[in-house]
Amino acid sequence: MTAILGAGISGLAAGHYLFRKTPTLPFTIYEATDRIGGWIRSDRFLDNGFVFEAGPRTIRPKGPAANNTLQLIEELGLADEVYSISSNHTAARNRMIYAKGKLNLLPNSLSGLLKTVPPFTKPLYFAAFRDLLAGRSKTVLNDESMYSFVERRFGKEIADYAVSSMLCGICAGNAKEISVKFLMKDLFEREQRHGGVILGLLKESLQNRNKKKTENPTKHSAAEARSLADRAKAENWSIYSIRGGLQTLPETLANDLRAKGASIVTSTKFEELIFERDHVVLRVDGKEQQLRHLISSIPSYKLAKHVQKQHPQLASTLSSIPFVDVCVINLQYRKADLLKQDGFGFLVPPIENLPILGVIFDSCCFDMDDNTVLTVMMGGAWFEKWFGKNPSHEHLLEIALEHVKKILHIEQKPDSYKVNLLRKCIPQYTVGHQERVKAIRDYIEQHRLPIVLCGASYDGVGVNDVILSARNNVEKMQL
Ligand SMILES: Cc1cc2nc3c(=O)[nH]c(=O)nc-3n(C[C@H](O)[C@H](O)[C@H](O)COP(=O)(O)OP(=O)(O)OC[C@H]3O[C@@H](n4cnc5c(N)ncnc54)[C@H](O)[C@@H]3O)c2cc1C
Ligand SMILES: C=Cc1c2[nH]c(c1C)Cc1[nH]c(c(CCC(=O)O)c1C)Cc1[nH]c(c(C)c1CCC(=O)O)Cc1[nH]c(c(C)c1C=C)C2
Repeated sequence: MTAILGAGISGLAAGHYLFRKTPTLPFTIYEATDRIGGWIRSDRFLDNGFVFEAGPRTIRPKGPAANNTLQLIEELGLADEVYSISSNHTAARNRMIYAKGKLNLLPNSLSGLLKTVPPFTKPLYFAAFRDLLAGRSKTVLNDESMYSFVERRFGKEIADYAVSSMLCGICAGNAKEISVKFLMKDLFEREQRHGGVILGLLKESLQNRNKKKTENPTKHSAAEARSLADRAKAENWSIYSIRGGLQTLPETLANDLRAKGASIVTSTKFEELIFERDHVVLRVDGKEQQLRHLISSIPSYKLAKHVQKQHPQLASTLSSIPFVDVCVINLQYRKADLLKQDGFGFLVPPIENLPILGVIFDSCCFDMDDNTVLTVMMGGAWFEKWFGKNPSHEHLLEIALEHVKKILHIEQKPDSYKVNLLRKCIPQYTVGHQERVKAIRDYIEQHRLPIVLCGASYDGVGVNDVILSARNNVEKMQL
């Protein structure tokens, strides 16, 4: 018997890949709450033409992890439900940062890099020169913070405004703490190898040019596109979602697994996890289950509690991965076009010292009938600094509305809203994260524990990353 802990998207995806690997292997997914999907949660108000997303709302379609998700979507028969936004759509082109008292459009073309665009005080190509002149780092580094790397190579302005806000928009984290390997592993390794990022890029692109000459890439037009990933490429998607909200993905995955015979048990917290010589004992609802294999997709700090008694060293490394709280506030106004500027939304760099992380313009990205729908995100690495330990929903809403008024000049009260206080919702890949994850997996291997780990705590925080994490780790299992 096999069990999967957690019915978020990674636990469900693990079920999908487990079934594909061994269709006859019986397994059960145990979920602590009364719903499936984890942080993916869409509150649907379809009669009024809008959806409130409490967690993720869009998925990135580019890169190998993205192709894997598109393949999964296709396998589930959801291809026709995908709602894509192409790269020339305003929601893809217009990303802003709120700095120095106003909204600033970030450059979205090469020509934009040649001009001085506020809040920057020099054209962005200056940053490339800076990197070329900076030379090799004095010592060989194994890891450092995103902020320190970018400040060293490209200057303080890029670190403060571009990179620090981007990190807020991905993990609600502090660039001064997050590992450079989280988003810029390739750039960091290029610097270490070639003595500079741009120098490394130039050298490698010369090497690749010769390689590419001998390759004969197949180009697909929209009409002849084959897979969904091909279609995404041919139609130049920038981001996408699924009709009815992203929750359609875990719901369809769960229905598909049930139809294939898997059992998904909700509202069930397992009470104990005991590792024996060649199996694990899981105690659920007073009953003991002997498992040959266990897949954990639950957050690392939660798993830590269950292994603490038998494996305190493992528990300690698992619980050293920090998580932050994010408050997500959905706002709906029964009036279209309340926004003066179309776009994906804006981020607020931490240097501005404001209590909000950013605002997403949902109704610019997706059709929401005659509504303006916004999502304000607050907190993250600075949650306690701004809101203390236990802020009331009323207080959080008040702060969100105050900033919507100040920055977007929307004075009216929303017709509906939802305050979602998501505790410990995003892991922080702080400096040394890669080594911590390696230490966790090495411990499991050395002690021959029949447990496999996947999910947002380990191999990437985006939806694409956690689905691929599930696939890779299930495929490695010896069943
Ligand atoms: C506000 C926010 C915005 C985001 N935006 C984006 C975005 O735009 N694009 C993107 O790609 N990604 C985004 N993400 C990230 C994405 O949501 C996550 O990567 C993904 O949902 C994580 O899935 P998971 O299955 O690994 O974890 P989870 O969703 O945390 O699932 C784990 C499951 O395990 C259950 N569980 C916990 N403890 C136990 C237990 N003891 N026993 C049984 N079950 C248990 C939980 O209840 C949960 O259902 C966002 C995340 C947040 C929080
Ligand atoms: C302000 C908080 C957050 C916003 N989105 C997220 C948080 C925590 C979560 C999130 N957003 C993205 C990802 C990664 C997806 C992936 O790489 O697979 C996650 C986990 C995507 C994303 N959103 C923004 C950026 C720059 C990115 C990176 C990838 C991309 O370019 O698409 C921008 C952005 N996010 C938020 C806002 C307000 C915003 C504004 C422009 C909210």
